[in-house]
This record gives sequence, structure tokens and C-alpha cells, in this order.
Amino acid sequence: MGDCWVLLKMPAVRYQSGEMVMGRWPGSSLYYEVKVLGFDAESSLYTVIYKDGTELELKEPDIKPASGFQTRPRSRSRSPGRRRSRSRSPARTTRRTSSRTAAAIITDAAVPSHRDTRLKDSLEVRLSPLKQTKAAVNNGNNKHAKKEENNTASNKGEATAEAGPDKGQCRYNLRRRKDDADAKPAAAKPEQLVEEDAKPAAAPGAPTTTPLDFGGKIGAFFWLLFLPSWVFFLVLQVNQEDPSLTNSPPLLPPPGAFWDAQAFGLVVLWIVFQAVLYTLPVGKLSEGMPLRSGERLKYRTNGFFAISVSALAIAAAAHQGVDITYIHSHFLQLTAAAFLVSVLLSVYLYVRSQYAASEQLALGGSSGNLLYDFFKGHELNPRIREFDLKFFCEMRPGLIGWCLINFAMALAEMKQQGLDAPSYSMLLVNLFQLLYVVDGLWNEEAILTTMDLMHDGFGFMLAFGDLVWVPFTYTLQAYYLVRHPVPLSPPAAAAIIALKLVGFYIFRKSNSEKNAFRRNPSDPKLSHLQSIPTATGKSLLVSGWWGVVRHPNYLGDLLMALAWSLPCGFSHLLPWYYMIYFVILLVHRDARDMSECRRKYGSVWDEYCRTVPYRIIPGVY
Ligand SMILES: NC(=O)c1ccc[n+]([C@@H]2O[C@H](COP(=O)([O-])OP(=O)(O)OC[C@H]3O[C@@H](n4cnc5c(N)ncnc54)[C@H](OP(=O)(O)O)[C@@H]3O)[C@@H](O)[C@H]2O)c1
Ligand SMILES: CC(C)=CCC[C@@H](C)[C@H]1CC[C@H]2C3=C(CC[C@]12C)[C@@]1(C)CC[C@H](O)C(C)(C)[C@@H]1CC3
Repeated sequence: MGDCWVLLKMPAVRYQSGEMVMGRWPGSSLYYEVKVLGFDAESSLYTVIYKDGTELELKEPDIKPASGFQTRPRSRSRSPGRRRSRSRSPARTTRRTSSRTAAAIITDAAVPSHRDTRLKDSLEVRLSPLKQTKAAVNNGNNKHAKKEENNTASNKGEATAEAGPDKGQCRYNLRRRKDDADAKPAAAKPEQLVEEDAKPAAAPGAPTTTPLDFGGKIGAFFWLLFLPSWVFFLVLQVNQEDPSLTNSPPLLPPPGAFWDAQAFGLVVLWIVFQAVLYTLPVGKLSEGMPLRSGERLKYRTNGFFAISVSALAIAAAAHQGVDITYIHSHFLQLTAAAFLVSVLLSVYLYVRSQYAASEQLALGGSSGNLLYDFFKGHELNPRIREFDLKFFCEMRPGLIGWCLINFAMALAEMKQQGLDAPSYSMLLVNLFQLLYVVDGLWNEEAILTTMDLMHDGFGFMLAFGDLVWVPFTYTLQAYYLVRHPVPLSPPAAAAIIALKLVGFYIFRKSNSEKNAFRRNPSDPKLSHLQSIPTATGKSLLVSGWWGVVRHPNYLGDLLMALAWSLPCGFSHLLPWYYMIYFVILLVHRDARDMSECRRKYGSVWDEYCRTVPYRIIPGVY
């Protein structure tokens, strides 16, 4: 009886996997030839793939049998209705003339006679993606771009305008099926593919393979060993009389030298202090980007408040006679303590991710391999009630701790070298990095549109990166200057300041531009910017800073990194470590982002790359 009931409730599958049908383009009355990839009984949605590689989920009413359409040779008609329909189709953004995608024009023979001719006209579309033309690029103020942006409701509006009888009924699920798992079978190396089915939480109907980042399982094992060893190597090295990276590493101190209960207590106290500031009901509650479920999480963006209160607290402590240079003299033990905290946190994150619902997981985070999942992180936004662990760790203890450590290094330099004030080099490094952190906290909301917050799971990589890597390696320049004074001439200092300001300007402008555009593409302040729409509903900026290179924010960041190393001179490689690491990190991040965007946006991303050919440095790379 129970089984019969289940059977009765099961929706009938009208279209089979592999079948070629006509799928309505979300937000319009245009139909394209699509291939059915699967059917999800739970949501009653069909997964279909368009010819440009875009995968979407469609409801049955938005699919028609191919036989209901008639194809006819391409006409050069320029009827207004036709022009209108083109401008609203994906073809508009992806014009391609290759024979492989030879164009054909179709009309919906099944259009009911009561539909007006305007609608009939609008159903004449190319089957193939069309190649991008200058005219196809939208102005940010363009109605179409505005409507498309990340908003199913707006798409609904557009369909209502065009589709007549479907008014108010056509709801599209713009969640891309590929969002359920990272599918890139053609490009992935066999040994880096894992059976998606192997994990219990795999979304129903999800693709079966996932390419793994960071060298896959073996890579994760390597990084788990290498990253902490490298941090301890640097920390031991910078304390040397001659901290040359080419020198043989110092002898490993006995294990006991790493542990200091007081240092551990101070690290925990610092994190708790930051957690308390984070939870105070002060400052704005900002909305994150829509999740796959459509939900938008709220974040307390009071980072500037947190660093201001922290600065006051540290000043008060120093005034009370607390020796802040303790941080310099116990750097190794503090590093070890923070490392221990990051490991404990990662274990907790891994365990809780095993119980998280599938829609709370990051894409590609689960390989079924313990080490890889522990390293890469699995849950996208782990939260304890309203407390967002990833956001907190990325923006608070490590970032504000970075400034505190730099400050301690300035005091240690004065103490060790008998100075009344920090050296110019130390001042520049301190002020430059303080500006970077304060800017990040002032514009804290902007982090909600970055890769880490939107796409990456929270695991060892980020926990360790946020709590250990950032505070204990980004401070090496200041640490280096404590024992290695570098005199700076005024012209050299002025040139370095100019470089920092140029870098900062590019970094801030480009990050703000993208953040503002992602939050509200209709923002009048962005009306001068051009964008191209994509099938996901989001558009891509192709002018302004995002029209100069594909990652203008990385360019600005790299210029700033250069300005942080220059005050340390050229006698050792160690203070240049950040610059070298940063180039590697950003080149890798760019590559990771490129393949992610290629997967998300299909051929429109290729068009973007053709329009904006350089990745980070104009004319060079
Ligand atoms: N100091 C450090 O250690 C460090 C390390 C890493 C990064 N950073 C800095 O952190 C900031 C964030 O970096 P991130 O790596 O997260 O990258 P990001 O450039 O902020 O974000 C990349 C995302 O932006 C969107 N996007 C790409 N091209 C676009 C376009 N033309 N128009 C509109 N949106 C576009 C895409 O996401 P959607 O399309 O899905 O929205 C893409 O996935 C950067 O300034 C970087 O320099 C600093
Ligand atoms: C463990 C390793 C090697 C890597 C982990 C990467 C992690 C340290 C970075 C990933 C994203 C970075 C980031 C900032 C700091 C470093 C990361 C967390 C950032 C918070 C620095 C301040 C900026 O203003 C920012 C734009 C908010 C940065 C966002 C990304």
C-alpha cells in the first residue's frame, strides 16, 4: 500500500536522458535545442544542457518535444519583434560562426493561434550560440543587463512581458546543475577524479566525477605537511643573525621549545576577545550572496569597530606596563599555539561537515578522502547559531593580529636598536600593512563577493591560512627589520609610497566596482560600465577596471606587495618571501577562478576572455 502511494506521488518522466528537446531560455519565450541530462524526481526538474555548454534546470512546461518545432533556413528578417527577441536571447552574447555550430532558425509550430504575432516572431531564434559583437555588450544601465542580474524574479518579469499566456506562471530554477558538483570530465586527469556517488551527501542527480584542486589527494597530503613545516622554517630562519633563505636551516629546537602554556592562553584569549567583539550588536548586518538554495546569510560587518576597540585595548595594556614585545620574544611559541588551535578547529570543521546537509556543502569539497576533505574543507558556511566561523576567522583574529604583531615588532626594534622611534622602513611596513587591513575591515562587506566566501569550503587550508599563515608569515618583513635595519633615503621612501598608493587605488577601485556591481547591477554609479549577460542571470563587467585585465584587484595587490618588500632592501630573500608567495598564490587563484568561471558561464566566459585578453598585468600576462 505504502509503495503504491509512493508510486502515485512520483511525477511521470516525460523526457528521457539523452533526448534532444526544445528548452525555453529562462526569462524569455525563446526555445533552444537542448539535451536532457536527467530528471530529479524530488524537485520535478529536468537538467538540460544548451549548445553553449550551459546547464540549467527546467520545469516540464518549459520543455517541448523537438517535433513540435519546425526548422527553416536562416532568414535575414529584421522585424522589430525579431530584433527584440535576439537581444534577449543568450545568442546575443555568444555569436559564433563556425560550421560546427551552423545556425538554423526555428519556429514554434505549436504556438497557439491566440498568441500574437509579436510572440511568434520572438520564437524565431538561432539554435547555435552567436559570436560576441561590440553591440552585444550591454551598458550597465541597459535594461536587459539589469533584468538578468542574479534575480529570478526579474527574469520572471521579462517572460511575463513576452510570453503572454504564461504570464505569472513561468518560474525558472536558475540553479545550474553543475553547481551540485564540479563536473569537468574532459579536462580532469583520471587519477584526480573521485566518484561523487561515493559520498553519502551527494546531491541527487549530481554528476559522477569531481576534479580535485591542489594536486588532488596526494597534493592535499603534501600541503598538510609542507605548509606548517614551511611556516616553522620561516619563523626559525627570520630569528637568525643571517636570515638568508639560502643558508642551511637552523637546527630544529627540542619539541619543548615550541610549547608555552602562556602563549597558548594568550592566543585563545585573543580569539575569544575578537569573537566577543564580532558578536556585539554593533555595526551593519550585511547580506551575503545568494546561496544555491536562494537563501542569503547575514553577516555582522563590524570589523572596523573591532580593530578600533582592539587598538584601544592594546594601547591601554601597553600603558599599564604590559610588555607587548613578548610577541617578538615568543614568536615561535605563539605560532605553535595558533597552529594547534587551527588543527583543533579543522578537526571540528571536518567532523561537523559529515553531518551537514548537502546544500550546505561547498562544491568539490568532498572527495570521500579524509585527508583531502580535511584539507580543502567541505562545509561552505559553518555556523554556530549566527556566528559564521569562516567569515570570522578570515577577517578578525588573524588580520587584526597581523597589525598587533607588526606593532610589537616596531616596539622590539626600538628596544633592540635603542631607537626613540621606529625606523622609516619599519614605519612604512607598519603603515602600509595597517592601511591594507583597515581598508579590508572598512570594506568588510566586499569580502562576501570573494571566492573564499562564495565558493570555498572551510577546512584546514583556510583555518590554518587565516590563523597561522596570515599573522605569522605576513609579519616577517617587520620581524626582519627588528634585527636588520635598512636605511631609506627620502626619494626612495617617496617612490615606495607612490607605488603603494597606486597599487592601493587599483585594488580598492576594482574590488569596490565588482562588489557594487554584484550587489546592485542597476546602481546609477555604475551606469558608465558595460557588461555582458550570462546564462546564470549574472553579468560580467567588461569595462572599467574589469575591462583592463581579468583580475585588476590582483594587480593592485601585487603592486602593494612590492611596496611592502622594498623597504627591507635587497640583502636577503626572506623579506621578499611574501612577494614571491603572493605571485604564486594569485597566479594559482586566477587559474582556479578561470576554470570555475568557465564552468559557470560557458562560452560567455570565453567571450569575456577574448574581450579582456590579459589576466593580471596588461600587455604581459
Ligand atoms: N593578501 C592576501 O593574502 C590575499 C590572498 C588572496 C586574495 N587576496 C585579495 O582578495 C581579493 C579577493 O580575491 P579573490 O581571489 O576572491 O577574487 P575576486 O576577483 O574578488 O573574485 C573572483 C570572482 O569575481 C567574479 N568576477 C570575475 N570576473 C568578473 C567580471 N568581469 N565582472 C564581475 N564579476 C566578476 C567571479 O565570481 P561570480 O561571477 O560568481 O560573482 C569570480 O569568481 C582580491 O583583491 C585579492 O587581491 C588577498
Ligand atoms: C594556507 C595558504 C597557503 C593559503 C590560504 C590562503 C589565505 C591565507 C588567503 C586566501 C584569501 C585571502 C584573503 C585575505 C587574507 C589572506 C587570505 C585569507 C584578505 C582577508 C586580506 C585583506 C584584504 O583586504 C581582503 C581583500 C579582505 C583579503 C581577502 C582574501
